[in-house]
Amino acid sequence: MEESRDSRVKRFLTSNGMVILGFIFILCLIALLAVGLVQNKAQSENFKYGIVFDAGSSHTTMYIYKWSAEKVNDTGLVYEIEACKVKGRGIASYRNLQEIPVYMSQCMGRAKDVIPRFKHQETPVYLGATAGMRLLRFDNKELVEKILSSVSSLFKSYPFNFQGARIISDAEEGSYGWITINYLLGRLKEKHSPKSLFWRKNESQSTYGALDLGGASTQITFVPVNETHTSSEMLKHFRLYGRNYTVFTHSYLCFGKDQALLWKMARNATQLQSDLLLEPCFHPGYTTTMATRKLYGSYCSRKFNNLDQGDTIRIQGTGNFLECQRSILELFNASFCNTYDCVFDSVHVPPIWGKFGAFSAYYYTMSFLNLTSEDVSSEEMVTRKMEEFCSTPWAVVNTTFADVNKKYLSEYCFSGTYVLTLLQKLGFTEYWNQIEFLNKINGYAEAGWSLGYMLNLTNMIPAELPPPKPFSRPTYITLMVFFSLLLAVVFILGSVIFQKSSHFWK
Ligand SMILES: Nc1nc2c(ncn2[C@@H]2O[C@H](COP(=O)(O)OP(=O)(O)OP(=O)(O)O)[C@@H](O)[C@H]2O)c(=O)[nH]1
Ligand SMILES: [Ca+2]
Repeated sequence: MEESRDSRVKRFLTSNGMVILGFIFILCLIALLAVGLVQNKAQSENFKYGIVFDAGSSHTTMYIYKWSAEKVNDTGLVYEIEACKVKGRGIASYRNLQEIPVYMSQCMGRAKDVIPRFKHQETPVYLGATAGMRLLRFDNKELVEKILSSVSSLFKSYPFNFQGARIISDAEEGSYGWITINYLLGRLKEKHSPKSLFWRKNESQSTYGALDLGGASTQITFVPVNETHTSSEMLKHFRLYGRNYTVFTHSYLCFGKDQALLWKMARNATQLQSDLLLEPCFHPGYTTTMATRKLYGSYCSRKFNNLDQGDTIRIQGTGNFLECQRSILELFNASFCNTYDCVFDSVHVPPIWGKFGAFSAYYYTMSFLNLTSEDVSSEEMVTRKMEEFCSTPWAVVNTTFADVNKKYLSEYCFSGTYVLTLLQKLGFTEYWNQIEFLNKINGYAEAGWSLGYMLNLTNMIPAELPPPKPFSRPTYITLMVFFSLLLAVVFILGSVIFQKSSHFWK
């Protein structure tokens, strides 16, 4: 009788214990799942795409960007998955508008192949034109409108979500370039980027300045140390990820690499007694001809039009760095300029400080000349290299770099000397080692205004930081470990009780 009461109690305790343990086990499982789900909710990848046409003065490039819709607020998660060079020169040179589809369709076809068909309709397409179209606007506003509307009609015939074709302003070009590099370098947010692990709180100005050298204009944009001396027109204000930024930005029209060369040669050609122009910025032995229509055809070089000259001039290189630099320096002299826009010294650049990312022709030129390394820490080193390079005969340069595009190759002496002089004029003489020459940043995307433009138009960079995750990382890990341990304990306890009770029942 005693024994059976005892066994009833044991049986009661065992079965209830198992029920309680089972209950705790299920609770732990639910808690684990809940913590995991809440922390990592919506992890399934839903990709989005965006297309930007960078219609520059020298050529147009189509960039396709891809990002995960759920992770959009994390820094550096937008990838450039395609960069397609549109055939021909920049859109400002289009004269036969019927031919626009011939130029554009190849890259648009590429976009149709690269982006999944079911995403076409929601994918935005933007076209932003820069200095080439700004220059054309001075001469022929009607043609500018016609080019933009022809491009727009063509883009509307594609299955994408066309958002417009327009000339972007100087300030937009500089500011979006600044946003692009700081976004890709992880400088705008404190978290989620390996590069920003060492970001110190309140280090609000540790962004990179941006230096863009295009074919027709050049931009400088950075956060000045003390903006009180800077004209308020040159300052732009942003609020990105909960931080306020005030940047100085300016674009110098005609100071792009191609226009500066044309302008300089046109100026030198005014003193000619014959049709032969001796050009110190080309290698000795280099010869070419140029139509005077082209030489004086640009808004930037027109002022020097010499009506007595014939249809073409002959150009012969002399390869003299010092002479080349001297003739470049004259461009920075206000008296050679016909409008306020291109007076270099009319704009006071605040004192240079902090790191700068230099891209486009800054990068193309300096990477060819092997001058992008951190070891090249002073302008004297660049000067020495340029002296040697410019004086190298064209025949030698041509055979040494046989596979390099001939137009680019013939101009590297000018481009290198121009980059050096421009940076000196912008105030980098003492700060050469603060410049990093950048192309594709961290493997994500090319430096340039186009990514910043898309991030802005798709509202991908919020003014405020997104709400934090429900649990901090340590809390999340502690909770997961706690519930996993509890699960293990409950499981072990349950097994022991089960074994004991089955042994007891035997
Ligand atoms: N060496 C070299 N030069 C290049 C390359 N791509 C473009 N360039 C030249 O570099 C200069 C600047 O190019 P971009 O930055 O594309 O200029 P852009 O956007 O057409 O001109 P902007 O409208 O003034 O910005 C131009 O003179 C181009 O012809 C390249 O791959 N290598
Ligand atoms: Ca450009």
